[in-house]
Amino acid sequence: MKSYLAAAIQMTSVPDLHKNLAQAEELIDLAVRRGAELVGLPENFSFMGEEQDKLAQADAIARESEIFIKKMAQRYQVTLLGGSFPVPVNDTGRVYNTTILISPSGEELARYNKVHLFDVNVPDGNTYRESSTVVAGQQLPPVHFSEYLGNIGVSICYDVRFPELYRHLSDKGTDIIFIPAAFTAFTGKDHWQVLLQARAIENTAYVIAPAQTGNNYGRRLTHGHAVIIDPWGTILADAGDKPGIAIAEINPSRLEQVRRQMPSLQHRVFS
Ligand SMILES: O=C(O)CNC(=O)[C@H](CS)NC(=O)CCC(=O)C(=O)O
Repeated sequence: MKSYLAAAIQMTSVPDLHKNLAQAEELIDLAVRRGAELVGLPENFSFMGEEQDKLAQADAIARESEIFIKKMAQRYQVTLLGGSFPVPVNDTGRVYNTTILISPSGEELARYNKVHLFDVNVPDGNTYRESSTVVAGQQLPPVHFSEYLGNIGVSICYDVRFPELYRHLSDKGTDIIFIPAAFTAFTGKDHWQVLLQARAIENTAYVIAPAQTGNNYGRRLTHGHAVIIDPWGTILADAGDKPGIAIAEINPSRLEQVRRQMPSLQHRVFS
């Protein structure tokens, strides 16, 4: 593993596939011009909208999102996480909420269907029933083992509240955890940063968390603050609340240093 720059992209995706792909490309271009070699897009980067609109367009969103991610990874010669996008599940009328990690040659390195679905009545009065349109993934997320970039584990948004998933990634040797999200503004203000820092600290791993921000559609407000966090829990970069990027160094000596200074993974009793 070498030292390199990673970027977490922050977008305001709207109910317009092509507009979102154009916004995503601009930000990938910016990240690459600043030197990033590993880049992540947020959850639902290619479409944020009413559940029924998303379902109606799911075939096109799935097809074009996947082509787009592969094309961008090759065009910009980066390893790219396609935060998440809907992928129709045969005969269910529903979709998986899927993320894919693509190499600079356009090869699929990892694929994961979101396991924990956001079925929550948020105290601000908004109700989320992700399971009405999404089929829950049935498998733990994969880790991509890379000699150059480190071992990369993936997850999606609401998963961040389930530490057992990250302990699994950590057991598999994860150095860098992706958590692309579309956190609600209401839960985000109190929980987002704390949860992300906890996952970084308890697993002594880097966390890269691309995010949605602002008013995506209707009354849907997302929290923003795409961040990159080091294995000590320090926020290395924060994208604020406007579309943009958080960019920071992923450094193997820092990783080794923190794992030496705080060897908590070696002191586990219940495993
Ligand atoms: O809403 C959409 O349009 C698209 N879907 C999402 O953004 C997903 C599923 S509803 N959002 C989350 O998982 C938020 C989790 C969260 O905010 C928390 O855990 O507090």
